Amino acid sequence: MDTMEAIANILLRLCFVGLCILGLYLYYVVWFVPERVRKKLLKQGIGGPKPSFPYGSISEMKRLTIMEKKKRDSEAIGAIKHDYRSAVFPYYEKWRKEYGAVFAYKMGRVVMVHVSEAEVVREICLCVSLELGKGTYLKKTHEPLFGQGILKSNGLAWAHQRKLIAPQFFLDKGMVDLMVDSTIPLLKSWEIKIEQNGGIADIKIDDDLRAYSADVISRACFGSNYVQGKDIFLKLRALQKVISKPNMLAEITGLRYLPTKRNREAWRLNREIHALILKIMKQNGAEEKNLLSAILRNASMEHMGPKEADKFIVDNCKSIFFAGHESTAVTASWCLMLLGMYPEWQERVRAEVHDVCGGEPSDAKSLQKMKILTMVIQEALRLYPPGAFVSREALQEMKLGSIIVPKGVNVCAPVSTLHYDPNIWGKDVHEFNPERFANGLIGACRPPHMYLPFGAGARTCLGQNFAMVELKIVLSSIISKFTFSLSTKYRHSPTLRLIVEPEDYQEKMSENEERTAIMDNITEKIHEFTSSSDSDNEMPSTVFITQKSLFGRTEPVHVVLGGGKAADIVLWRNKKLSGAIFVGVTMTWYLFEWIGYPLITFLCQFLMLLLAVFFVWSKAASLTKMSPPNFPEVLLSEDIYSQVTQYVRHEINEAFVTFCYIATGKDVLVFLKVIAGLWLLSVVGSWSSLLTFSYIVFVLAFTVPVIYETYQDPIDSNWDKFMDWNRISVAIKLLKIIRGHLKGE
Ligand code: HEM
Repeated sequence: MDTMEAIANILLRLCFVGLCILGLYLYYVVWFVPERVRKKLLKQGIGGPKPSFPYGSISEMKRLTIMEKKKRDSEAIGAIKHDYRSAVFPYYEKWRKEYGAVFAYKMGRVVMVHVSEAEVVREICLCVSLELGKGTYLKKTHEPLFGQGILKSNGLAWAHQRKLIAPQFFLDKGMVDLMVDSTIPLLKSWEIKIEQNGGIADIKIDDDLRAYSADVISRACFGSNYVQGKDIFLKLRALQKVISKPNMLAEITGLRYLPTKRNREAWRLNREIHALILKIMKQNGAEEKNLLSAILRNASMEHMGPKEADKFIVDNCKSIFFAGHESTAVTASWCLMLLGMYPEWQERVRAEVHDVCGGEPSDAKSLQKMKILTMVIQEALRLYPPGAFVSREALQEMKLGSIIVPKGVNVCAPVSTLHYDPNIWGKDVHEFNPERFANGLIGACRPPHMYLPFGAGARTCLGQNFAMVELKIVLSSIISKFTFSLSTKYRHSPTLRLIVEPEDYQEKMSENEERTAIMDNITEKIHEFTSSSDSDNEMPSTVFITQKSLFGRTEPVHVVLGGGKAADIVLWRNKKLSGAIFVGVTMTWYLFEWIGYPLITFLCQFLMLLLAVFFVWSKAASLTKMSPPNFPEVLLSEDIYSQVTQYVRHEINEAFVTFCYIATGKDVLVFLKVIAGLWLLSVVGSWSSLLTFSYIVFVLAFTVPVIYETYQDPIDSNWDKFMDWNRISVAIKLLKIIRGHLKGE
């Protein structure tokens, strides 16, 4: 007994030491290392807001955004101001005034350097080193949207993908024709709407423009299967909305694995997008000349395993979809908003389109002659660049201009700040003046690398020519058919949803030639779209079932378990993570159950240790030069609070309804099954404590599904035989018991 106690004591101490080491490690990673990096920057004269533990400046950013929103809400709606920086990024404006053109701040454990100084921006543009890559910050949050595709990958993996994808953006006549074709349903639908409204109509244009650019990129990428490609866009857009809020807690703690409402929605959409892309891929013939086929050919040449090849294809399709779709549609919206506001420019563009095309649809030659329209697009991209930042992460310590950038630091050039700098653009920087681009970029902007709507350097936008042609085609087609102005319902409220886009957008449109308008289809078209995608979700068109599965299951075990990370863990897809969870839970169970260490005692002793450490630290700080502990500002977000309460409320209501249903005996069989189940639980429960019982459930969850998945075929084929045999043996046992009773045994 004494030996047992001694062992228990040693284990207890080991656990304490383990916990302390874990706490110190987290402190080291989350706070100590980034602070050391920040201090390196401080030594170079790069100041910035003082971060708080552990989220850095995030609370301050949230506070300033809320304050700004309240201020704007209380203000009367005035004239439209193009410069949206103080509304969308109030914190950067404040810090830039306080700390200058180059300052550092912390987002969680990521150190960011905000740079609007020409020399450093130039260095970013000129740098071709693979050691300056895309930020790995928020990579985990954005993983479902971009995966490891070209947009977010780094190093050789990125260089390889860029080499493969770039040639696909060569614009030939076929590409221009398909863009012109895609304008037809858009124009038709607006004509219908206008006609139905007696010659003039308020049209909400942003979704229509998204549908147009989805159509274009879908045809370019998927060739003959473009209609199915559109479903993917709708789902990607939904996914973007679900994950556009950065989840810092999830980034640091890995809580993104928790099945929260948001995570479950993101996982579901991601699964559906994955399946749709692979479905199109399988339908596409290898001879098809489109982007998807090129990626497919590459994947097969690389001799990748099937899973790896699938991921390669899906991630790149998603990257191209996102890159090619959103920003072009949003730019078209901003262009139309500006042309609606400035009728004189609308007229100039209309006259030019008329001169160049003479009533015919645009072609490659006529597009080249549209100088005024090009100027308008360039000016719209200056005032409303969809990409708010050009950002890079130093994958190794490196020098940019006069700054030594430590490894892991993210350098961000704020595009809108550069585009609104009066020293570069002149006094009329806040005005819409396409004339400044009359002599090209060199004439408009000095130095020219300060104009960054398509990014810079080695990672500059691959699709910029594609986008410019697409924009010219859609704008020239609209302008030659309609005259338009801003609707009175329009509220100017640029919003950041990964890219800067109009929050709400309406145009008042009428047809050019005083003709009363024709017919509509656009709302119906969108409904068609949604319903077709929904029906696809409910039932895939082809289901192959080779043999009867357990409990009539038709989907893979992974899907049955809810898919996503939770299913990955239970099925040991990531052996290290599942192993760590398994060992962690086993150790916890062993600590509390076997050694009999009471939970309350453990919690109290842990808190005592924590308080003592902070107490000593604070006292030591007041006596020495050491900085005192920086306690986090804990703010429970309203979102999380309302999500949790809604979830709990829903579950309680469901439980009550189920209880009433069973108790009123509406289904006697269910009633009997529940009673039998509860009796079984009560018997099993009496064998062990709640903790051990929960542990047994945990062990079953971590073993049964993975064993079943591994030996699925023999289990499925022999299950029925086993059940039959089992039924017979149970019947024999029952008969024996009855016979025993009858004999009075
Ligand atoms: C007006 C429309 C567009 C804008 C404003 C835009 C803007 C951008 C920006 C700012 C970047 C990041 C550049 C950097 O970090 O330096 C980028 C990258 C990219 N864009 Fe675009 N883009 C547009 C349209 C398109 C289109 C239509 C496609 C393809 C069909 C496309 C494909 C890409 C790709 C593949 C990248 C990643 C390049 C890489 O990392 O190597 N973009 N774009």
